[in-house]
Amino acid sequence: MIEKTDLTYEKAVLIGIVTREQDEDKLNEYLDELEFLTYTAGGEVLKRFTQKMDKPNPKTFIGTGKINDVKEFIEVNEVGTAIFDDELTPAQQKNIEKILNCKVLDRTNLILDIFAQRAQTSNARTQVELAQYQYLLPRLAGMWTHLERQRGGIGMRGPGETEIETDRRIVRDKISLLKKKIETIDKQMGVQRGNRGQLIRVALVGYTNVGKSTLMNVISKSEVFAENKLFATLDTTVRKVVIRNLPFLLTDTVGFIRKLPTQLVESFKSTLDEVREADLLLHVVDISHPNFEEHIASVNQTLADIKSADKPTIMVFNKIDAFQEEKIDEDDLVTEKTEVHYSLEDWKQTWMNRMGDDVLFISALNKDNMEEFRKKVYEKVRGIHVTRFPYNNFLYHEYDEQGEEE
Ligand SMILES: Nc1nc2c(ncn2[C@@H]2O[C@H](COP(=O)(O)OP(=O)(O)OP(=O)(O)O)[C@@H](O)[C@H]2O)c(=O)[nH]1
Ligand SMILES: [Mg+2]
Repeated sequence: MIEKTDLTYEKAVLIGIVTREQDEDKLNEYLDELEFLTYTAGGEVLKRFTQKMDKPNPKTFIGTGKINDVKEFIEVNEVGTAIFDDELTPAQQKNIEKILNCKVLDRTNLILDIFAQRAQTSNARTQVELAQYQYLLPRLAGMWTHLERQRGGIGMRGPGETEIETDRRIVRDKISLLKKKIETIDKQMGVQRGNRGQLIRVALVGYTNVGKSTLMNVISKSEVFAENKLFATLDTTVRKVVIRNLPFLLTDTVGFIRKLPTQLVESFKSTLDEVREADLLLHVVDISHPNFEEHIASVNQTLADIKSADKPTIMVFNKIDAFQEEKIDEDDLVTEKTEVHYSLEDWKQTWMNRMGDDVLFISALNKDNMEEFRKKVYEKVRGIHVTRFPYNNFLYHEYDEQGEEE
């Protein structure tokens, strides 16, 4: 069983390093995200430890002095989990565990754990399980002992104890079994997609927690699970949507994140196939998030990874209700105007302007600008539809302005 419900929050500390590529501000943003991930997984962050380093220590990731500080804090405060922002090598993980004498997780671990917690259907479960085993395989040697694993909690919702204490071969067998199972699922899903017939497919993509499911609910009047935690959606939901006389399929997908574990991208193939086979992408962005530009870049990277980067795309900037620029006092002559001071109007004049027509600013929550949204999506889908099916009579009877379906 890969799922477990936690009612109490587990105490955790976060650890990250400042390097040449990653200054202090960046690190703080990453740790904010890591804290959100921790919270989503059922943890509470008591403290963050950071250190400036040229490169990570190959044995303990951070320096020896620093790791002893962490150790002391952990002992005094009875912290059960230390979480690193970067992927640890199996050796580092083993060494650190020995020193800290607590659970040691990295970002990948945490994401896998959240996925395990949230996987609802047998399809999603199989995909997560495969990713977990793949992550586990090179790390088997340094694994927690049987007893420690039984303590459970974050990072432990993986394959059960029995497999851990046996050898790699069993894990390998398990991996090939799961791969076969997923192959079958992929085939089934492929057939299902094929059966959906001649409808244009539109997929909502974007960073996690940007409001994809909320938007899906608004457009399709369906009830898709949306909440303020990361990775609320793991399974793909497909709905038939009609705008005016035009029916099309709308897919809600799993959110992307910086450093999405490669194991997950691979094993979520059938979920991501929905994106791969889409005719149009609605790339949803949380414009109220200070890092939204970086989110866009990381989504684009994942799209490129699954060879979907050059699909027709509408950029949908969501949460305009929550957008708030930083103000510069009128008598402040020192502060220079930077991106954090851009108003929504300023932003619209930046690279967003150069994206031409395919940009929208909405609030899915308050249903602001939804008319414009429907109009643009309609035009775009219709454009694709007409070139794809020049002779078809698929278009629905057009309802009048007061019509229900409008
Ligand atoms: N202020 C504001 N909040 C929003 C808006 N749209 C969505 N939200 C909130 O953002 C949070 C995440 O929304 P979801 O719809 O679950 O986001 P998602 O992109 O589907 O997230 P994942 O499935 O986790 O990738 C929820 O708390 C929503 O209520 C918006 O327009 N404005
Ligand atoms: Mg969602």
